[in-house]
Amino acid sequence: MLQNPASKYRAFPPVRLVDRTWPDAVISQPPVWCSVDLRDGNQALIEPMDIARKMRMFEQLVAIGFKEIEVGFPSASQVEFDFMRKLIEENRIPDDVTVQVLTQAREPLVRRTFEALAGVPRAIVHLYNATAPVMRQVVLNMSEDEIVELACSNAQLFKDIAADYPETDWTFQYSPEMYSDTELAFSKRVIDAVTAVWQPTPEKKCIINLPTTVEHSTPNLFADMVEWTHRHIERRDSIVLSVHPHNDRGTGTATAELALMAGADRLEGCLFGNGERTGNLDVVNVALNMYIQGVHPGLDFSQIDDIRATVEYCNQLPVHPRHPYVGDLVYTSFSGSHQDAIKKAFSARQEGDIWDMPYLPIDPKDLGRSYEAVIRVNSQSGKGGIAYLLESEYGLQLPRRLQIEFSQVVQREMDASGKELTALDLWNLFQREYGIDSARTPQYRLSGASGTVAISGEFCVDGEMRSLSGEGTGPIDAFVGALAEASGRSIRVLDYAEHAVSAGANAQAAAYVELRVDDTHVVYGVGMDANIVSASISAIVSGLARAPRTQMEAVAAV
Ligand SMILES: CC(=O)SCCNC(=O)CCNC(=O)[C@H](O)C(C)(C)COP(=O)(O)OP(=O)(O)OC[C@H]1O[C@@H](n2cnc3c(N)ncnc32)[C@H](O)[C@@H]1OP(=O)(O)O
Ligand SMILES: CC(C)C(=O)C(=O)O
Repeated sequence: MLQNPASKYRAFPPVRLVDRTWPDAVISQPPVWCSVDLRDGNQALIEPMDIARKMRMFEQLVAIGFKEIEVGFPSASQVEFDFMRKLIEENRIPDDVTVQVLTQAREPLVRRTFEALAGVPRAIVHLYNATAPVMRQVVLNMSEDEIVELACSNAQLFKDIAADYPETDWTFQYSPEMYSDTELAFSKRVIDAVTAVWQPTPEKKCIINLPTTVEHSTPNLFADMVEWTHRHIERRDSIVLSVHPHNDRGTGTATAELALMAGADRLEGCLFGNGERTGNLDVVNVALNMYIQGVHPGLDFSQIDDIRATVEYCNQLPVHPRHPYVGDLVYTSFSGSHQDAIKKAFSARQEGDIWDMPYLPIDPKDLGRSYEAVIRVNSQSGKGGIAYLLESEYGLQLPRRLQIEFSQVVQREMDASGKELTALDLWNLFQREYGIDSARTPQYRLSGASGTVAISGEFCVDGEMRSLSGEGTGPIDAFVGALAEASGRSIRVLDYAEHAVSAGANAQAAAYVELRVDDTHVVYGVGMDANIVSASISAIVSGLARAPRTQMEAVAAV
């Protein structure tokens, strides 16, 4: 890289629009959406779509709800031409959808384009020519006057050819290609000249489309350009003002949103931002940004993963796991503090509440995604995430101090393996750690009267089944007394919790006891059983088994 990039790159000149209004505008309604997946997206593919893939994409776009779809560049190739013919001849265009096609401002290409459209009920025919200085001087070698003449003569050709097909409802669209790099006054001159030819009316508008063919400036400067154009072009009430952002600086979405605030009525872009170089505007991104502000975009992404699968198939390109709204990982938190906040917010949330979820801007369920992947556990995770997974997948509501204790067990496991742990891995680790997988169902009898309970039966002590009996104020108290005597250890119950198990764990009750053993160890034990007293007894056995004996205690016990 250069020490002084200014020796090679120039700063984008600001627009002196001192009375700009767009910064205070609020997006409160969706724009007219136009998908260009089948044209700008398609022309950027390693292998452009064949007719079958184009048809699949077209049907997907219709299903999403696009009413304007640029289906191709019919003069570019036989596939493009034939696809247009197939749509028309097989009557594949729904009554509420208008197809759009693009052509360069070159007579043979314009004629071939109209030929492809013969018999279409309605269509947008899209004309473009480059207007930026570098294109005028280096590529086309034309003066400003010649560029205006090129645009106008082809605009006139549109009118003339369209007159030969009176049965079609035509809409004309013009793009000054590289508008974002063109002097504003010159763009206005070309646009006004083209609309002077077309003579649109408020009842029969034309579309003027402003592309950031290559994105060079910050989105606020583009917004200034759009607002300037919006306020200065002639026949504005007879024009649908459209923008066509690309994403070279990674700010295509912001460019589109600020352009809408600056006066644009219509957006062109592709699903998940496919398109030339870094892509076209990601229309899904903009639409769902509206949705999470409470504005329905008029497009349906309620099965976003199915849409992604179609797009990946048609484009033969993967969608990145971190792509906004759709990537595999975008609803997943690995880090402890995020997981803790999400778990608490899910618990606090009531049906019908406004969505106010830390770290989740949208409810994944609205897009057909589940909560399953919201929390995943790796070495960056904490107790909140672990507890969330055990609760959501296995119905366990671990008391807070047990969460802390078990998270240290998980952390040790994670440090050893360095791998992510799934909910099933956590459940297996939990069962192993608390002896749930190896617990034997206690066999016992309870009896008693006037505040005293007696228990007797076969219980597991230090891995062996032994006959125990004892008395206490309740079954737990009675069992703790019997167990303390049999094991020779002092046992005090510090905390006790139980609940019915709602999901997954294959037992109806879970009991958690926090024990102080030998006045030296504080440990949790967990028991699960169909019967709550049995679950509690198993929890005490589990806790005692987890409290290590010191060497002195072990010798004394022998
Ligand atoms: C920003 C955008 O995405 S615009 C859309 C771009 N999309 C595409 O290009 C995909 C489809 N394109 C194609 O299939 C082909 O490029 C075609 C059929 C349009 C044209 O093909 P070709 O005639 O072989 O020309 P080529 O692709 O090399 O285009 C460059 C030529 O077009 C000329 N050109 C570009 N625009 C115009 C215009 N409006 N009028 C006259 N000539 C033009 C260039 O000056 C250059 O001419 P040169 O070869 O004499 O120097
Ligand atoms: C033809 C125009 C709209 C285009 O695709 C671009 O400039 O990116």
